[in-house]
Amino acid sequence: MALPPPALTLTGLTKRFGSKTAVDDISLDIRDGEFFTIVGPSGSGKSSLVRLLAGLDTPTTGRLHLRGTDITEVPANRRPTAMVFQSLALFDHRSVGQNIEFAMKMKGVPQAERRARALDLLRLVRLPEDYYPRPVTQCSGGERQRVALARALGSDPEILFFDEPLSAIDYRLRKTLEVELKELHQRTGKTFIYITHSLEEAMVMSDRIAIMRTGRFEQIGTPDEIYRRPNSRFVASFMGEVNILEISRTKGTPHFADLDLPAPQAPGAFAVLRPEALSPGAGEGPSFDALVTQKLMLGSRTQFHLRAGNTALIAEVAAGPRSALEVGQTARFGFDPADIAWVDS
Ligand SMILES: Nc1ncnc2c1ncn2[C@@H]1O[C@H](COP(=O)(O)OP(=O)(O)OP(=O)(O)O)[C@@H](O)[C@H]1O
Repeated sequence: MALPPPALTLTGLTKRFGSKTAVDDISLDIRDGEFFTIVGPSGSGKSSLVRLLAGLDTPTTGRLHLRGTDITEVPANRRPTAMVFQSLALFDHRSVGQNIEFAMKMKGVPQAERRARALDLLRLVRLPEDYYPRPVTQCSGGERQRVALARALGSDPEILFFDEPLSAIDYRLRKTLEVELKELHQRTGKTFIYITHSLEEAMVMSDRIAIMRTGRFEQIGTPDEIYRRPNSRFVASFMGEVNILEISRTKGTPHFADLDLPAPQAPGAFAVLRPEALSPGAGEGPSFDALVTQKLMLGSRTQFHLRAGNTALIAEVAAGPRSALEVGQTARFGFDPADIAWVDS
């Protein structure tokens, strides 16, 4: 079966500001209908890249194709795309309806049709119809975010770009909106390209994630691939608290740092082990004695900070009998070597 053409094809896309290379020779296909998220630290080039994709800026070199058509030089307002920013950029002196209808009005869509579509969009973003005449100043943060989404969808774009739209929103509302965005993506079938600092946020929503570092993609994969098989310590460091152990090859046998354990055949020099892969009790795999130095309740899970020799480790266990250990106790901990991701750098 022939694959549908990619929504976007990036070929050697590069953006320089003087001697600074913000986007460094990126080539990639983004599939039609994909939720593609770019994660990276501040200054890694995420915004610069999305500005090129959205047509707000032109690349220094490289080309950009939309469904096979070269759009490198096409300005944003002539592309079938829309953008949702962190600063929502709503028109505060206008109503919810006027905000949503903005792009339609610019295109000359007749008033009755605009209104009907705006009401459809309100339903799509789960706002009641009677919000239509309400001034946006009377909307809460979460409602404003939904209005901004409806407004972006108002131009019926093929691709929606999101530049950290949830970063200024408090934790609980952000969690709700993440799920709503994922559902909105599923309902609309449109291509979503999303940038964020947070791998956690990316994991909830994305089909694929690209981890960006100094203008390049360090790793591209499904959330599961990124989480289970990070290809560097840099990628692993986005996973929050994670055990990264240096392998010493003294005495001819690889050891986990100070833990005198036989390591499996290690192509890399560092072993990445997620906290939930380390659990109390000795199974088939390697195990060792560790002192519990800290116990933190995280709700459904309990986190143990451990010390084994000179090595500090973190384990996370589902709340229950296995989390009965207390600070000051020494217990055996084990893991399955298949849960280790080996990285070189
Ligand atoms: N207009 C510009 N002129 C000069 N340098 C720029 C310009 N825009 C971006 N840069 C530089 O390019 C690099 C990438 O910046 P960019 O804003 O794309 O990163 P980012 O990953 O989006 O960061 P943040 O998460 O903080 O928004 C940075 O070193 C930045 O200083």
